[in-house]
Amino acid sequence: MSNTIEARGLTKRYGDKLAVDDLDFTVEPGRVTGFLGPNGAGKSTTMRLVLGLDAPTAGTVTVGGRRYRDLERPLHTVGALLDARACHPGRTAASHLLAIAQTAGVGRARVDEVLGLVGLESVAGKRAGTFSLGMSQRLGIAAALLGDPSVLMFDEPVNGLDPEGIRWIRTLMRDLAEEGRTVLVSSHLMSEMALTAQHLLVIGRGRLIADTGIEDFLREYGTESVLVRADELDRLARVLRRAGAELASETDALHVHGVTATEIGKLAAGEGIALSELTPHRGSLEDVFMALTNDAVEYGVGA
Ligand SMILES: Nc1ncnc2c1ncn2[C@@H]1O[C@H](COP(=O)(O)OP(=O)(O)OP(=O)(O)O)[C@@H](O)[C@H]1O
Repeated sequence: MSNTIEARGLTKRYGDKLAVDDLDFTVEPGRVTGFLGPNGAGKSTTMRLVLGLDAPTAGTVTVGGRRYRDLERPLHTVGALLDARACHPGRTAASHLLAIAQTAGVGRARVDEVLGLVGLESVAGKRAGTFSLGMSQRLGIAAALLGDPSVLMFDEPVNGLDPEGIRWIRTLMRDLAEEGRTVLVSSHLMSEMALTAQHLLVIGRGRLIADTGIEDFLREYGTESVLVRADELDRLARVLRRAGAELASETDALHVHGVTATEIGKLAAGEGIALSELTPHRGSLEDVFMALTNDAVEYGVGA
């Protein structure tokens, strides 16, 4: 595919620290791919390697089949938001974008266009140093979009944003993917990825843990429990234990693991026990992610 990101045996070592460990993945166009991992998992390093800002210790990563430094028109091929604050604070939003545009042969009209796309046209003449984090994120995204690239990467774009800003970024990512672009967005929050991404690359300690659709990910790793209420709770507990269930009791309910809601219903009916509630409960996305990356957490999620 012309606009995929492909990593093969991608490895980056800093001294004796293995930041990225033998990664193999392909990021496909037409969908938002979430790059998910706890802090320190190697997400930013991987993105820096894609952009040629750092050289791999081993392996390769290509965009559209080429290494970044071999791209003829890099800004037209891949756009990225890595660090929203990485712009000259004394420059206005427009002059910041114009400076980047000029290095890539992009005209002034496109600068105005991307300012409009990210909703910054009214502050185009304001200095970037006066911008809130949300405005800086928008400016960073405008810069990424300047060359109208078919591949986009965003490193933790919703960090520090208010709910309106978060919704805006989610919609933008989806729209960009629907236009057929390749969109890779990193996050340490599974719940955020569930709302934004259709596909997931999960990493922990530099290693790939999962490369899967969101739904498949949950099906494979999700834990299910069932909340059950009945008048004859003690008798029901004995029946369920005999059937191999694991139980956690509350005063008026049981949390059942190891048997499905359907099986519980049948067992209860067979014993003539009337149920007043039978609610399957899938572990939250964050629970699944935490369990999966547990031994891969370096600094602790959210640290
Ligand atoms: N320039 C560097 N020199 C030494 N170690 C580094 C360097 N850059 C990253 N690391 C280390 O590599 C590991 C991966 O860092 P990276 O920033 O890629 O993780 P991340 O998943 O993006 O996490 P975060 O969201 O916290 O940035 C960390 O242990 C980090 O300390």
